[in-house]
Amino acid sequence: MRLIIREDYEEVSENIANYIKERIRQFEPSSERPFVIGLPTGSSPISVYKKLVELYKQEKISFKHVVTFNMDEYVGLPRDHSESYHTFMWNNLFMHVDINPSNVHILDGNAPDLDEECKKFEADIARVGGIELFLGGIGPDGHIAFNEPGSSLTSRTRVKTLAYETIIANARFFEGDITKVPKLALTVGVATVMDAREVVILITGAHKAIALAKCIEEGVNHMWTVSAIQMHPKGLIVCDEDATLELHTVKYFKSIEHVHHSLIGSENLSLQGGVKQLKSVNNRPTTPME
Ligand SMILES: N[C@@H]1[C@@H](O)[C@H](O)[C@@H](COP(=O)(O)O)O[C@@H]1O
Repeated sequence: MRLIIREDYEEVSENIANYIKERIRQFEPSSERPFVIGLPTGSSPISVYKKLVELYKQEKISFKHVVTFNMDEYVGLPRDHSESYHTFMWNNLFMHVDINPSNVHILDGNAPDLDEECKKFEADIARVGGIELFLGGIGPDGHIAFNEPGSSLTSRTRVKTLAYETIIANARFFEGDITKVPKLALTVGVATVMDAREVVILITGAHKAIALAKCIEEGVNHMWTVSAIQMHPKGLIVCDEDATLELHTVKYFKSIEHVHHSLIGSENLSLQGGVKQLKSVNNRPTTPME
């Protein structure tokens, strides 16, 4: 697992957006072989989405052959509610780019049979050959998607009761009124995320510093579900300086990045390009993700 530390939220977002752009470009997606990406909601990815839209407008990226799967959706909230994750994704990304609406997959929190809806979602992911890259954020308690503390690390897409902390945290989107926050959600499982061939997690802000430390400096633990990334063969966390407040290993991760830069000779390549773009070192292909 790699940890990339950037100055602030804007720099983190810029790096992740550029990384996604490069991954899609190098993949050379087509209608037969689309690039499949898992996407989050929340305030963390907003700037990444803005930058992806800018890159699209500059004709540096196309979503024509991109298939998306969103992490989660509230149960019982009308699809066109201003705070539904459907609305969020269309407003922040999909309506601004050339994505084919039939390539967008967002769980239906109003489906007549919610368990069936979750099974279908997993089947849809399998049908397109799995997820190439899953982008995620985390809650201050280290949860990924809506996999609250205590969720099984082998969990799959399912109905989930939200933790009180998450309801409080999300009340900011519902006029600060916790009674308006849905108490149930459909969410991909920890294993659904970890099955992706690559996992990129965005963590910013001092309020997530404890979660970051628990997730990368302590053991894999179902109480901090994003810690499962430790077991992933290609995991990357990009965080800002504020989120590192509780870490003891900042120097270690920065030194790794420093050596990495000296090998590939470019600051930007630290996040760009993955395997193909990097020059080989001693005739051996280098990967930025190990
Ligand atoms: N289900 C979402 C998560 O996917 C998200 O990571 C988290 C953090 O949100 P924010 O980015 O606003 O801090 O909020 C919710 O719980």
